[in-house]
Amino acid sequence: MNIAVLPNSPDTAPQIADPLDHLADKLFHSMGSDGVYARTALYESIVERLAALITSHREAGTEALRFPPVMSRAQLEKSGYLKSFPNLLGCVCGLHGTEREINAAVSRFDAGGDWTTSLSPADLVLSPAACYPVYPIAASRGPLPKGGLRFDVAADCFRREPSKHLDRLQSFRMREYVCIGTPDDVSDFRERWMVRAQAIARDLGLTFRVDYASDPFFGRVGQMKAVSQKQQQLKFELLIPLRSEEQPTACMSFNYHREHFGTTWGIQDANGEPAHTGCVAFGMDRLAVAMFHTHGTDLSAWPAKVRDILGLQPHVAAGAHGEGWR
Ligand SMILES: Nc1ncnc2c1ncn2[C@@H]1O[C@H](COP(=O)(O)OP(=O)(O)OP(=O)(O)O)[C@@H](O)[C@H]1O
Ligand SMILES: [Zn+2]
Repeated sequence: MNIAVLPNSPDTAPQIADPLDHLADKLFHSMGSDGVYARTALYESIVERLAALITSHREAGTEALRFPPVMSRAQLEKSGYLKSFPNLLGCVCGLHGTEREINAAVSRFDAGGDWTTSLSPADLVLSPAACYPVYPIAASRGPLPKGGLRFDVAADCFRREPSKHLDRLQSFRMREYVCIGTPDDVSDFRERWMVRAQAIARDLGLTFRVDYASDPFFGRVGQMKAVSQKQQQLKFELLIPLRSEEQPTACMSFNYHREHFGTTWGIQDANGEPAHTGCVAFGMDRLAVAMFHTHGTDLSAWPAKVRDILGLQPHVAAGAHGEGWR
């Protein structure tokens, strides 16, 4: 029988190490802020190989676009982001005053004061997800062709959710496949990707389950939105038990936005109806952390099948060629 030992005060409570902490030294360097890390060559090599693996599964007729880490504030506002996740948004701001005003702000800083009170918002936000900029681009092309459009997009994303956990970053990479078309185009797309993504996770030797989920909508109204999102099964996640079975980490998500972006941006499907959209999102940093958590930080000890799928050269035991190589 396990007996829970409850400490009398939080001061005497033993610090329980997070199960991912042991990876930190090998994968990241501190940059002075929780959830924002310099990445080691070892870590980055796996992010790159995972990206190549995802590319190798790209469906024919998919257009690739790569977005910068910032996007138009007006476009994100129009997308309804402030109604759902205002708490997570990072906005670019700058010293937009006259030379005199800017000098005054810098002098305040030099004197030990606060220069940031002179900041004002720019027309840019930090992209909170990779797919937002693709909908206005699709809209600018006029009515959709039969079968809809498919895109492969990626961006460095920002979400203001500082955490010491290595699987919850403020700055992280997101890769997405997006489908814009009729309701059938989008539901077929999502079903195909839910099957394909599980095959990828299996090939990578990851333990996972897929479950329906809800977004972390802000506030009390947000809780109602989350319930309805779950009921309508608009979001599924591929969950990997990195920290615990009970609180697994979402490493991919499969999202159906219904006609939200189609109506917002005036995108019409081939039948003249508001387009439906959906996306499959790969959390590249979470996937990489999951790989190291599962297989360890010595790539030469990773299972041969996993090394093969990722294009790591076969590991030959020392002696066979005079020395080991990889
Ligand atoms: N803070 C983060 N750090 C690292 N990766 C993230 C973070 N937030 C999201 N991701 C990755 O991006 C993918 C797509 O984002 P999505 O909006 O679906 O996540 P989410 O539902 O907000 O995740 P969570 O519920 O864990 O906050 C996620 O499945 C995850 O892999
Ligand atoms: Zn998306």
